[in-house]
Amino acid sequence: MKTTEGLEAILADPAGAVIGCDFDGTLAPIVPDPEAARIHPDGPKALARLGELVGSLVVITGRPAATAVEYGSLAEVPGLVVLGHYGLERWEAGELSTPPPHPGLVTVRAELPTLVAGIAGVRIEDKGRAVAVHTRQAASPQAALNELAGLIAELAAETGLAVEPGKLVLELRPPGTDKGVALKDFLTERAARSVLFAGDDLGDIAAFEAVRTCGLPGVTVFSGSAELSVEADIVVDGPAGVVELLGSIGDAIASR
Ligand SMILES: O=P(O)(O)OC[C@H]1O[C@H](O[C@H]2O[C@H](CO)[C@@H](O)[C@H](O)[C@H]2O)[C@H](O)[C@@H](O)[C@@H]1O
Repeated sequence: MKTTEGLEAILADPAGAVIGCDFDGTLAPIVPDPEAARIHPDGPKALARLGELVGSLVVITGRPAATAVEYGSLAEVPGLVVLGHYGLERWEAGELSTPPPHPGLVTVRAELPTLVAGIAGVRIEDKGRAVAVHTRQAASPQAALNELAGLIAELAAETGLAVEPGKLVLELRPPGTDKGVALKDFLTERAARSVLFAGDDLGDIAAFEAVRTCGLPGVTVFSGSAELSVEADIVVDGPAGVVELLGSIGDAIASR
C-alpha cells in the first residue's frame, strides 16, 4: 500500500483517526434496483476489524440510516456510527435519532408521480425524509435525467427542499446539511487527529472538501467506476477496491 502523508498519520496514531465511508458505490456495488443494493461480501468483516483498531468509524450516506444498517449488515460492526440522509439522521448502538419530516415532502409525494409519468422507466424512491427519482432503468438514463432536471428544480423551489444530484438520480431533500458538514461535526465530536473519507458520487465531494479544509492530516479515497471521475488522493476500483484498502490499512496498523 502506497502511503500518503494523511495515511501515514492514521497509521502512526490510529486511536486519533476517523475513518468515514459512503455507502452506495463505495461499500456496496451500484445495481439497477436501489432496493437490491448490498454491501460487498467482505465489507462487514473489514469494517469490524478496522473499528477495533482506529478511534472512530462512520458511514455517511444519502440513504436513511436504518436502510444502510440493514443493507450493509452494519449492526455487526461494533462502535460504528451511521449518519443517514446526508447527516440529518444518526444511528448508533442500535438507536436511531431522526428529525420530523420536512413539510414540503407532502407536496412532493402528491405531485411527483404525475410529473414523471411521461418519462418511461423512471422510478420514485420514497426514503421517508427525502424522495429520490432514479433513471438508471430508463431506456436512455442520461436523457431521462436531463428531462427531469427542470421539473425537479421547480418542485424544489415550490417546496423549500434542496435538489441533490447523484449517479442517475435526483433527490429532493431537506436543505441545511451535507456530507461535509456531517463529517466536520463528527471530527469535532471525536476530537479527531486524522481523517480518511471514501466516496464515489457527487454528494461525497463535500466530504472530500471537508477532509481538505478541516486542518487535520487527511486522505480522500475515490471509489472509481466508468460512471464518474472525481479527484482524490487515492483512487481504487469500486467497492472491492475500497474494502481491500480498508483491509490493508487494518493490516498495516496491526503490524506496527
Ligand atoms: O450517499 P450514498 O450512500 O452513496 O447514497 C446515494 C444514493 O444511493 C442510491 O442510489 C444509487 O445506488 C443505487 C443502487 O446501487 C443505484 O441504482 C442508483 O442509480 C444510484 O444513484 C440510493 O438509491 C439513493 O437513495 C441514495 O441517495
